[in-house]
Amino acid sequence: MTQAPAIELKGISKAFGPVQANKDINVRVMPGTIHGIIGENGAGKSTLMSILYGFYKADAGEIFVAGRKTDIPNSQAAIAAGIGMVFQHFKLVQNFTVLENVILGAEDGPMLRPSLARARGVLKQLSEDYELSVDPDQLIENLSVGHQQRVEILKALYRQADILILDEPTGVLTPAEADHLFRILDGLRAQGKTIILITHKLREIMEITDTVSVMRRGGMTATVKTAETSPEQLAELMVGRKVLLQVHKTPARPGAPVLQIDDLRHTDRHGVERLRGVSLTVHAGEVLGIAGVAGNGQSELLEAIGGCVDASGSILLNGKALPLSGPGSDGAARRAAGIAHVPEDRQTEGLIMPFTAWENTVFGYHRDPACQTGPLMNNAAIKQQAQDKMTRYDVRPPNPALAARNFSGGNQQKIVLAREIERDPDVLLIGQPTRGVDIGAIEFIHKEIIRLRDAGKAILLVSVELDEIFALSDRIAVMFDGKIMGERAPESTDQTELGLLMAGVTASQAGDPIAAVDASLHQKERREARAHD
Ligand SMILES: Nc1ncnc2c1ncn2[C@@H]1O[C@H](COP(=O)(O)OP(=O)(O)OP(=O)(O)O)[C@@H](O)[C@H]1O
Repeated sequence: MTQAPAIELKGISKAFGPVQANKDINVRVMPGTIHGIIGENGAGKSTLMSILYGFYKADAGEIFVAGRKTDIPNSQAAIAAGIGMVFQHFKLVQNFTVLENVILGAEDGPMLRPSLARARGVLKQLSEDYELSVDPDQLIENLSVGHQQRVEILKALYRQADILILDEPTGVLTPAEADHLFRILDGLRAQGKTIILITHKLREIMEITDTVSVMRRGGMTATVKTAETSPEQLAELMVGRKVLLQVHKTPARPGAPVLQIDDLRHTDRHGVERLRGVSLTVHAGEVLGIAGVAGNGQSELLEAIGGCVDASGSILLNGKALPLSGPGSDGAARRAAGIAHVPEDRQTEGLIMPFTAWENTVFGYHRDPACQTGPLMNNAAIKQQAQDKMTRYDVRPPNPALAARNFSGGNQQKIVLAREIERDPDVLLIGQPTRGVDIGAIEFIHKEIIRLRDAGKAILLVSVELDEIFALSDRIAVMFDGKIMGERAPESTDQTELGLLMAGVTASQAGDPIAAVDASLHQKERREARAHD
């Protein structure tokens, strides 16, 4: 007898007002497999998974779990059906321990000692079975992002999930953490668990999945065996046209220095020195890429230049010193001076989520004469410009009246990019430009960045994606622990060398790279711990 699918969705449809987010979706996910789901931004992936997890009610369609028709009106019903979900934004209580988080909501009564002791045993077993080691007594707030994600997986397994849904799980991970996650997923598959993986990264699809389903504009366009497809074919199925997976650009023709930074320092509110004397220069007509593992001062570098935090040292823009604290040092002054900033976190820094898309397209620039008519804002003109920008950036749906929070993640990112790039700035600071963005949009965003470069602008790019750094940068600087570890030309370095620099290892230490990586990381952790004390 053939095995029943772990999950089968039949005819699932869901509309949000005029937006048909899911259209007659049919898909089967076989047990003991890793099933990838890919699709453009706004294609309907998160909506479909939210229906499966009981967050949304489908307008039509049926869900079968292990061959049995199952109603999933809420997440308790999903858990009871053996479905667990690991969200992009974790749902953990920061000042609770790992153990408390794992049993929270799953405990039979109050969190009493016997139930804690039993849970501790189960947790230990799960940790051993699946390479999911985390200290059960550690507070969540003290854990790295990768470890917090393991707690989310443990939570689902503790609730006896047989089917695990992961929504873009590697977006927030370092490459080493992502490798570890894949080993965990491999182990879960080997034990017969079923995994549904939503991702924009075709490399991950090719590496780990058995089957992949492609969504497009609310519909399911294809389900194929991973071994029988290629990244190019998947890209085409997803976007409906051929996509250039590589950036085509001519060599840069750098001009005069536009942004000159010397000995830039910044200490955060916990007393940790996040920038420890950064010096660099960006010329007109070039992209300087900053590579590094997240959390090594790259965000603070962009924030200090963009006027979001105070700093010391010096920043020259076209030869003129900018104030680094006090009057004239804020973001508005920097924008007026010609520095545009695409912050790393679109939801907290890039957009005001309850505001409409059109309001967000001028956010920060709303006092410009171009946005005013007499003493008032020229709303009609702003709305028209917003409509044009949304069409040009292919924001879906192209509706300027929709609140920012009602766009999918990738489309939110396009709204921020449209606002900043279209200002035609002298300097563009751009952090993680394609996080959560689909490959069609990545192609477009990369082209726009190169277009700005070729128009003579100075671009400072921060990305944790080494592929992106290599694709766009004319020079690459590597940051570790608040300092620039070195600078390389893309054609004379490789991922291995950059990886060592990203871990704080200099050429002179490279004889024993593993020992050197450990030494560097420990030094950094000790320094941060001292500052917190
Ligand atoms: N609560 C909501 N209200 C209104 N529209 C919504 C809501 N949630 C999603 N949508 C719309 O439904 C469509 C599908 O969104 P969904 O988040 O499922 O896409 P996605 O494939 O997960 O995209 P991404 O890759 O960008 O995360 C989008 O057009 C989105 O704007």
